[in-house]
Amino acid sequence: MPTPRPPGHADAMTSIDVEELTKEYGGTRAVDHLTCRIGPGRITGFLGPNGAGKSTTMRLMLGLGRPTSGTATVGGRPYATLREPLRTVGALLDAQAAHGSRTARDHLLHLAVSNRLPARRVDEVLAETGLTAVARRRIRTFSLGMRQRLGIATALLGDPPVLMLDEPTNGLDPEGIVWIRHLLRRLAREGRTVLVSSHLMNEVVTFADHLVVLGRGRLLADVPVADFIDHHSPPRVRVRTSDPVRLRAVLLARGHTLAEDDDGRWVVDGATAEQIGSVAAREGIPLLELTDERASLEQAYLALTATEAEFTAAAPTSPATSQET
Ligand SMILES: Nc1ncnc2c1ncn2[C@@H]1O[C@H](COP(=O)(O)OP(=O)(O)OP(=O)(O)O)[C@@H](O)[C@H]1O
Repeated sequence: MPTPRPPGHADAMTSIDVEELTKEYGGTRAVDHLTCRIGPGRITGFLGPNGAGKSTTMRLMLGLGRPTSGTATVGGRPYATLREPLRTVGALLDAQAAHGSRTARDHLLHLAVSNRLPARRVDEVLAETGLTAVARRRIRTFSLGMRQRLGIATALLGDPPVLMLDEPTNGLDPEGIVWIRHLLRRLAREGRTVLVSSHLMNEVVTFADHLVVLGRGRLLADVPVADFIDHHSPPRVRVRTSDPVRLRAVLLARGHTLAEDDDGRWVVDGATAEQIGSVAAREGIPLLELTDERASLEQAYLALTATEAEFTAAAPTSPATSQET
C-alpha cells in the first residue's frame, strides 16, 4: 500500500502550476494563455467540451510537446527536468498505448525495472486495480475497462504524489466507476494532487473537490465544487398541496416566485424544503409533497461553456461552398 503523505506536505512541492500556457497547432490555438494551479490533497476535475484543450494541457504538463509560450511545472519544475518522473507524476493519457503482445505483469515489470522502481510495486498495483487474476494475460485480450485499469496501475506504479488521469472512467462499468471514485478520493486524502479530466459535469461532481473548466483553450472557471453548486444550481423546491390558492398567496406575500408544473406541483425557485415546510405549517396549509431539488449542474455547465461550444459549432456552411452533393 502506498505510504500516506505527511500532513503539511508543502503545496509547492506537489502542485501543478500552469502560467500563461499557450499552444498553437498551425492556425489552431489549443491552449490560450491558461493560468491555474492544481493543488494537493484534493481531486480537481478538469472539464471542457470536445476540443477545449484538456488533453493538450495535460500533455504539456507531462513535457509531451513544447508550449508555444508560457510554462507548466510540477512541484516547481518542468516535467522534463524531473530526475525520477514516475516517482513524481503518474499519468493515464491513452489506455490503448500499452504493448498488446505483453502480459499486464510484464508490461508493468518492464516499466518498473527501467525506472528503477521495486518489482514488488508491480504486484501491489495489480492488486490495487483488481487485475491480479488477469496479470498473466496478454494485453491485447483485455477489454477497454481492463486496459483502463492497467493504465491506472501504470500511473500508480511509482507511488507518485501527483496523478493526472485523462478520462479514467472511459470504458469502466458502473462497478468500475464506483471503484475509481473511491480510489481517487483515497489518493487525494493521502495528500496527493489528483487531476482528472472529463466531459461530464454530473459525473465529476460525484468525486471532485475542485473544478477547472476550459473552453477553447481558455480558463472559464477555477472554483471549489461546492461554490460551483451554490452559484450555478440554486435551491428549488417542488411542492404539492390541496390548497394551492392559499399557498400561492402566502408565498407571493413573502416574496417567493412560484410556477405550476405540468402535473399540478408547484415549483418555488430560490427556496428550500425547510423554508416552505415551516411557512406551510405556520399557515396551516396541508402539504401532500415537498421535495428539495437542485437545477441540473450539467445545464449550468452547458451554459458556462455554451458560447465556446457555439463558436466551435458555428462553422459557416453556405450552400455555394457545401461539399455535400
Ligand atoms: N497534434 C495536434 N495537431 C493539430 N491540432 C491538434 C493536435 N492536438 C490537438 N489539436 C487541436 O487542439 C484543440 C484542443 O484539443 P484537445 O485534444 O486538447 O482538446 P480536449 O479538451 O482534450 O478534447 P476532447 O475532450 O475531445 O479530448 C482541438 O481543436 C484539436 O483539434
